Amino acid sequence: MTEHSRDILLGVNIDHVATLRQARGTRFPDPVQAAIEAEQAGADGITLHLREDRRHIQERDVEMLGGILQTRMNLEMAVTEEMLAIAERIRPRDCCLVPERREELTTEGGLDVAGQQARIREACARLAAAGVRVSLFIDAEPAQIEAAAAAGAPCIEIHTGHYADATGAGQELEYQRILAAVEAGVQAGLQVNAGHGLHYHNVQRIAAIPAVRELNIGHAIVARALFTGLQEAVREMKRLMIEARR
Ligand SMILES: CC(=O)[C@@H](O)[C@H](O)COP(=O)(O)O
Ligand SMILES: NCC(=O)COP(=O)(O)O
Repeated sequence: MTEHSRDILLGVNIDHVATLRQARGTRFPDPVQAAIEAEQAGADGITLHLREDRRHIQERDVEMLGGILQTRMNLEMAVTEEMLAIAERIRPRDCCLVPERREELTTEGGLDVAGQQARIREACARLAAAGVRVSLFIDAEPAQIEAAAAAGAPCIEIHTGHYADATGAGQELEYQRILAAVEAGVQAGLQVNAGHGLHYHNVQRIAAIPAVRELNIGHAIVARALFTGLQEAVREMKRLMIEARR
């Protein structure tokens, strides 16, 4: 039976604070400051994606945040030797393994766990040995959920980008896929999180799914922060999520 919980956690992704900094090669705005403000406004964790091309988050950000976060760091990264070594050194609380393509504007799909089972299983084992909890960022597909459980990951994050991009009947179809995937994840004994492309107008349907434990949201919160300030943007997102759960 599906686990029901009234609690839903918000991981605030601060990548795009760093995107703005990198656009001008300045020292500001600092994602470290953003993380502190997000925590003060009620974020339950801080998510950051150290991309291989370093287009936004830098190693310096990961290192500094490792020493000062009051909540949890969820480090998103590709499954490469370089990234695994960084995670083993910094030891974030959580590590979310994601697919990466240099040419993409943002993450386009989930990790193909089923297609590279041995490699992912080995990465999960290495991170677990370093005391890091692993999450696999996957599409809402039964084969991927089964493969994630078989790889030894305690947690999955369902890619909500297709739901966020779709409209009308297409969005309903994506939503039904997510619902089925959440149920399958729980049946497989996994913690089920979700994220990507969620914003103030589409978050409540996903937040209302009782077994979803955490949502990771970045772009919409950072964009809203330009007009309301980051703390208000975080508070409003969390308010919507909690309201949807009632
Ligand atoms: C894995 C995922 O869904 C994203 O949060 C990822 O961090 C997106 O990358 P960008 O922040 O570079 O768009
Ligand atoms: N894993 C999803 C995430 O961290 C945030 O994605 P987005 O809200 O920036 O699309």
